[in-house]
Amino acid sequence: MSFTLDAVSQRYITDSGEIVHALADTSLEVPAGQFVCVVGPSGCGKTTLLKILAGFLRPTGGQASVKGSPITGPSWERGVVFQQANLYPWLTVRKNVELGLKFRGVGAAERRETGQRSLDLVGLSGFEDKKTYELSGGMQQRAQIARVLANDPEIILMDEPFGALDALTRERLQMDLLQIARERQKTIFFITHSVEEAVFLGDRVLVMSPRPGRVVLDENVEISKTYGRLLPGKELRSTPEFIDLRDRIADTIYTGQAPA
Ligand SMILES: Nc1ncnc2c1ncn2[C@@H]1O[C@H](COP(=O)(O)OP(=O)(O)OP(=O)(O)O)[C@@H](O)[C@H]1O
Repeated sequence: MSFTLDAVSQRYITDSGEIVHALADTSLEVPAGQFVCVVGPSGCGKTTLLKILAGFLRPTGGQASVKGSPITGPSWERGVVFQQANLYPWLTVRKNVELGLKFRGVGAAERRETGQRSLDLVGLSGFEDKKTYELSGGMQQRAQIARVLANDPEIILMDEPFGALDALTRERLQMDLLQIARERQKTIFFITHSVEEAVFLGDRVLVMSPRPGRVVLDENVEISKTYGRLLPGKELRSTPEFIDLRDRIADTIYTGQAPA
């Protein structure tokens, strides 16, 4: 499912009455099935953009649309994955994953089947009846992703989902997410502070300027096509194309301007 931003901007008014111009006029078209990564300095409006796409926040200017229809609020077709898993500790992993389906009135048998499919997909088979606090951080993130996938959203919005994980777990989850994105044809909007992660995962990488944020670099990642994205992470990361793009993006974040 495609989405567009048409001159979207955001100003906040703080409790002390100060106006914070978080997001400058931002226009963007993301076709269905694209994996878009967003990087930029802290406070440049990445989460603000995600909240607008999620329907948690109405932009103060412009319009965000999904498949041509304005976003007016949250919807099951747009799933959100946060940095912290936010699972309900009093429920089992399975119950957490089935919760959205329950809210939507899906019957028990179908809930069970759909929930199990999502758990299998993220590699949590065998952990269904555990309480969430019995899981490691990486497994909790997997459970959160399974919970979103169970709702079968067309668009998945992810806010630094692997930011709190150790390097090895992060790499494993990156590989799994790539596979899920490819198999399930999801449109993904993925915020990260890691330039490497953005280049590794994205079909496209957007770099935002410091506040008020706007997109200063919009790069298609061609490396995946050249190498088929099937190279193990380490090998792909050491190709000249990868290093070149990674450095261009890092420079853009540092200077706040696209390279000449
Ligand atoms: N509810 C709010 N009220 C006032 N200011 C806000 C509010 N939410 C965000 N801001 C400000 O808007 C700017 C953008 O915030 P946002 O969280 O979107 O940035 P970010 O790029 O996601 O940052 P980070 O990378 O640190 O998570 C920041 O300066 C932040 O302080």
